[in-house]
Amino acid sequence: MVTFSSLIAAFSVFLIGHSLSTQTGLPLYVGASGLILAVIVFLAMRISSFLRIFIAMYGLGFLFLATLGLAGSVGILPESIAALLPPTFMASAAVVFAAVVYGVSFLTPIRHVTAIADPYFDTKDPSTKNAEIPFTWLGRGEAQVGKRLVGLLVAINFLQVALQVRLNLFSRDLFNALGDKNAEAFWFQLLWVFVPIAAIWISLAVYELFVDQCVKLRWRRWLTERIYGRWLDGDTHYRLSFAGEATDNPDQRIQTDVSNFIIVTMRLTINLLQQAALLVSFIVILWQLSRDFVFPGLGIEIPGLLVWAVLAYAVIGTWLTHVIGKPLIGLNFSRERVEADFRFSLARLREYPEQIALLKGEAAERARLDRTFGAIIGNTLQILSRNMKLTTFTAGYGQAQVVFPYLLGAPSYFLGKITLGAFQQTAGAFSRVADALNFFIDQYRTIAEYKATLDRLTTFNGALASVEDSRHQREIELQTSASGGIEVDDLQLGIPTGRTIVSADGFRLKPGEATLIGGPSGCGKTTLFRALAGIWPFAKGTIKLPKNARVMLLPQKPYIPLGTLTGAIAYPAHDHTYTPEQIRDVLTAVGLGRLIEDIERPDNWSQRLSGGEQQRLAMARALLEKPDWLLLDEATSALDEQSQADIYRTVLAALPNTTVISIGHRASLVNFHKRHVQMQKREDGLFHPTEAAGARA
Ligand SMILES: Nc1ncnc2c1ncn2[C@@H]1O[C@H](COP(=O)(O)OP(=O)(O)OP(=O)(O)O)[C@@H](O)[C@H]1O
Repeated sequence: MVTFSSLIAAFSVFLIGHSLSTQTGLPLYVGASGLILAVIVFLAMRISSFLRIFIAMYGLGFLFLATLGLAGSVGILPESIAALLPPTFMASAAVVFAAVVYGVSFLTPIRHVTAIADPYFDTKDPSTKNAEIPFTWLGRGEAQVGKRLVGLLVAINFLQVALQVRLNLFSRDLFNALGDKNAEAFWFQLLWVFVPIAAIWISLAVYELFVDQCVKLRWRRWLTERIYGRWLDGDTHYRLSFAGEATDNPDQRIQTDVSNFIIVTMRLTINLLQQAALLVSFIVILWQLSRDFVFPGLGIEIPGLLVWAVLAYAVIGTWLTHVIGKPLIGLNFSRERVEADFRFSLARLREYPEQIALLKGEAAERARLDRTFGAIIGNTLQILSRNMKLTTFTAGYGQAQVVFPYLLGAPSYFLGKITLGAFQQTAGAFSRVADALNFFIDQYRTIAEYKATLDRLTTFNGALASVEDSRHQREIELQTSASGGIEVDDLQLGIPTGRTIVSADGFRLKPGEATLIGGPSGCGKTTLFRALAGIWPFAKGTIKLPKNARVMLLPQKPYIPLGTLTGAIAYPAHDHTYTPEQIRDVLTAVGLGRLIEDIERPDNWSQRLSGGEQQRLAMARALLEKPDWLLLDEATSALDEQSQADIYRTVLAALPNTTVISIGHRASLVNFHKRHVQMQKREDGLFHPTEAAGARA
């Protein structure tokens, strides 16, 4: 593949070199650009697939232009076409663009962009996954469709540049016709040159919008699904919650940052591409027009005066913009954080209205909201002040740009060296070149915001990847036990800060032997349960579970999803996994019979049900699920003694094949367990599960 591409590259270099040297008579320039191109095209095969789309499109453009150039050089091309698309300009534009793209692909932020962008353009997924979004017919694979659509956008932009070049020639001819008072030529230019170009321009703009939106939608869907797929894979989302700042507000990253990333990546790359093409096209026009310009005041001729002037103007402008605008990058990063903090404070308020109302915590919450929102205001004011400084500079810079070419060109015009048409054309070309060079100045704010989005996605991606890696190098060995029970050996359990809190060696749980685990608060009972359920990442040692054992853990505060009661009871199984009769039976069994009427009513049940009712609902889940091992972590703590006894009796009777292991502080719980284990602190400062007296009657 690489060899074939290199052959094509070599062939196109030959054609371009030939066409350029015959047209420009500058063999050194042609040879050098040909050499650069050959190296670039060869190396381009190795860079990211997203950037390769742009290079490939330019390769095609090259071939097309080289063919035109060759045809032109042997005289078989009508002059009007050669004037419309001067191959020298386009070829130079392509070389500059490819060099820029290849050069910047080594910069760290660009590597971060391609690391997030590339997987979509490399995916093996079929395009039918996005069947409801237009353009599925473009290819079988989603990556193919994505690449072709981006390629199509590049081609449309390429055509728009060609049209702008043609409009510049039109402006020259129109003003010359005006200067010569040639009405016929004037009307011809207006009706037969401008009108068709305008019609093509409008159609292209509409089609570009359509293609652009479709590719963004396809890409966003793929990337969003992939990220939340990875986030939910196994217990990644749980482990990620220990990763600290790198993963704050994952909801915002998945919803807002992914979308912003795609929108701005497309806008910046396509825009940069178009500006690069415009830059080289109009620089050559400007050079030709100001070949013998006279320096104002001095009367000396400086070849290409306007090109040097515009380059110096833009370099100074870009540098000053960066100096003035640089703090915006940090300020935008902070903005994401303070906005997220404020949103989170509001979400907490929504989650705990009752607790806050009971504690009369409104004033404290208000103070917290004032503080977090105050940070937003402070940050926005800082951004505003910086933006005002930047705008003062860029607006002044833009205004100066309007008169600058007239100042420089006037002496040559008054000396009669250039026509009015050429003078006007020069001013147009100058402003196009300046606009292209002003890319960074114009986009500075967008780039500063984009950097914050990019950093948030990059850190999230990195955290996901490290959790995925660590899953393969767990320090805990989960094995199959031969005895049919749970066997724990050499187990050490820690907490995220690195402290070890529990040690268990030779700890056995036999099937059918209901066991109660007790111990002081904070000694690590819940942590031991998390390890037995296989989700606690800060663990070392061996845990053996019976083959295919189904372990269910009911925590003190159960999770109740939004939706119907039927869905909440069936969770995590599908809403309609169980029949209405089954749901009704278990609700009655756990003492929630009064809710039977409401089982299909969607509600925020976690706020409507009392703590005890929520614990009953979790028990109903266990009755339906019938696990082999049921770990109850203070799962009846919100119930009165009598209700707790009733529930235990119900569960033990309904699930004869389930082994119940409970954590609890109430002495009465001993009655429902055959064995009693106590977490005891030993000399090593760690809590060990230790046999205690106490058995079920
Ligand atoms: N995510 C975490 N980050 C930091 N520390 C944690 C985390 N989870 C638990 N711990 C700490 O680990 C210790 C053991 O917690 P665990 O919940 O296992 O105790 P417990 O014995 O179940 O307590 P209780 O009887 O009060 O429910 C506690 O000191 C707790 O603060």
